[in-house]
Amino acid sequence: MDASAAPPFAIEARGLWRRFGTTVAVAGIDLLVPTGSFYGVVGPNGAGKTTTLSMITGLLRPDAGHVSIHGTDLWADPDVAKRLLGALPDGVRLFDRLTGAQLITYAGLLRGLDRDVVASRTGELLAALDLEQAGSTLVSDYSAGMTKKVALATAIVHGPRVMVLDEPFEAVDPVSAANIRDILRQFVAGGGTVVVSSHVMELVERMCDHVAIVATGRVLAAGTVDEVRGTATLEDRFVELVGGRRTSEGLQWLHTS
Ligand SMILES: Nc1ncnc2c1ncn2[C@@H]1O[C@H](COP(=O)(O)OP(=O)(O)OP(=O)(O)O)[C@@H](O)[C@H]1O
Repeated sequence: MDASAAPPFAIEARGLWRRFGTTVAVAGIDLLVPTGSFYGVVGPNGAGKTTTLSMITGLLRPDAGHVSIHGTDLWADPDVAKRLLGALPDGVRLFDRLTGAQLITYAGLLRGLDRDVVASRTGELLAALDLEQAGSTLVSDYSAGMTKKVALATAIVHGPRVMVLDEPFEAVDPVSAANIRDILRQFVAGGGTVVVSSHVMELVERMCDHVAIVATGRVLAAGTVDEVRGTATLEDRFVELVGGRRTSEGLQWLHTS
């Protein structure tokens, strides 16, 4: 494709809606993720982040709306679009009777990689994610953080152009988190695109160049981190937009022991 004709957005999601019974989880979200950006999605519990990320990675079909990945319609042409994507879903269920090394190998083979390519990438990923010692341990015996890291390895073994990672740092120790951040930064420096959801504002502020603040299934603010936070910190801007701070007058029974 002529580079000048390449779509500017790695992910272009418009008018996404999703309801679960009577709960409207996502109420008309647009998410425009520029190619080569490191994009954070933040919002309170239940805001609709996981539902949105599931819809932009083809794991959940929207009730309405449109998603394209580098210009390919995700729902019309899922094979092409999903080849471009590496998705780390929330609470991912893995085949945990496999070892970490087997699981990454299996993911790579399913993605159509050659056996020798899979073997070398598996070794590299285990090393990069501090899982070398655990490579021959069953995933069912992994800690939450180890499980998160091996899930990340399975999501990226095929070399996606866009990573969509739901809470990638949750339960991960600080050294591993720093290693993962380095991997993601290098991926972006090489022209890749990363979307992460997180509750840690300071992390998003430090790591991401773009951010969307989501609450009650809607985008309250989106753009570059500088545009969204203005003269405040991202956390202050988040609290200002989302509200919900409580005074600590209640729970007296907890304070009187
Ligand atoms: N499978 C489901 N069935 C019913 N309701 C659901 C389902 N998944 C999500 N919801 C509801 O949709 C809303 C949005 O949930 P979602 O998991 O997308 O939020 P979130 O922003 O990722 O929250 P958190 O930060 O707590 O992970 C919530 O009200 C939730 O209860």
